[in-house]
Amino acid sequence: MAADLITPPAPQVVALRGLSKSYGDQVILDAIDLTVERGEFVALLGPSGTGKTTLLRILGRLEDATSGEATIAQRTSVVFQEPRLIQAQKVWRNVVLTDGRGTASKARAVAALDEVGLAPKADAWPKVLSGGEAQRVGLARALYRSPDLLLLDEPFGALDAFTRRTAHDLVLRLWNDHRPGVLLVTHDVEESILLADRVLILGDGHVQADIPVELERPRDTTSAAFNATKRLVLHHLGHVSARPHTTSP
Ligand SMILES: Nc1ncnc2c1ncn2[C@@H]1O[C@H](COP(=O)(O)OP(=O)(O)OP(=O)(O)O)[C@@H](O)[C@H]1O
Repeated sequence: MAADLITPPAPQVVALRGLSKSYGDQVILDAIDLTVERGEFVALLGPSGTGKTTLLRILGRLEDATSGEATIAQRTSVVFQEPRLIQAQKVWRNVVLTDGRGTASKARAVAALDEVGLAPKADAWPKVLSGGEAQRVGLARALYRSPDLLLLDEPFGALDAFTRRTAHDLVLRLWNDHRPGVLLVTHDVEESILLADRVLILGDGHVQADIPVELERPRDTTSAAFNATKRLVLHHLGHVSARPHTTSP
């Protein structure tokens, strides 16, 4: 008789319980509970100033929470809106920069660049890269660390529409090949539904909605199901406020 096959639960790469963050008397994040599993792609939407980047910076260990519990995967990479390349270093050197282990390997850097189609630029200087290429170097730098958690802070925001579409395809392919947990901060509702398994809406210090996107990939932005999800997300977004609350009476 065949044994029962039990799929073990995917390990969590983010587990937040009651996580709060204040600046002075301004409460930005107010007792957030959130889990992200390895292999899960989560998008974070919300009005400007609701604390999306603050949350991402806490997950990237670039910022401390004020209170609460946070368990975060050790191997975490962040990609920012601007690739932040060091102009005085060749492209491959920029890829190894975030490796804290002091074991810079050009071969591994070139392999990461190859994954984003930029192996031929390994020995180039950053100034010769287009905006889209520079952003791809940022992705290669993130991949170099083999992250269990990939944090994307509006990485497509500065790209033109065509380059952005290509970058979406690239990120989906990399996610599919490596299966990290992903948290993507974006302002773009369509982008969030195109890419994510779940769309979180942040507002007033809380996760106001957690909307599953149950659409087959590749997703068709013109389909009725896509547009129904888009209406749902917009509906939730229309009900959140960016108003930070204060601890003073
Ligand atoms: N270092 C800081 N000191 C004081 N206040 C800060 C600091 N960093 C962020 N804030 C405040 O925290 C709030 C949330 O900022 P955050 O950048 O996280 O929002 P966001 O949702 O990412 O906004 P946007 O969509 O405009 O990028 C804002 O009111 C901001 O002014």
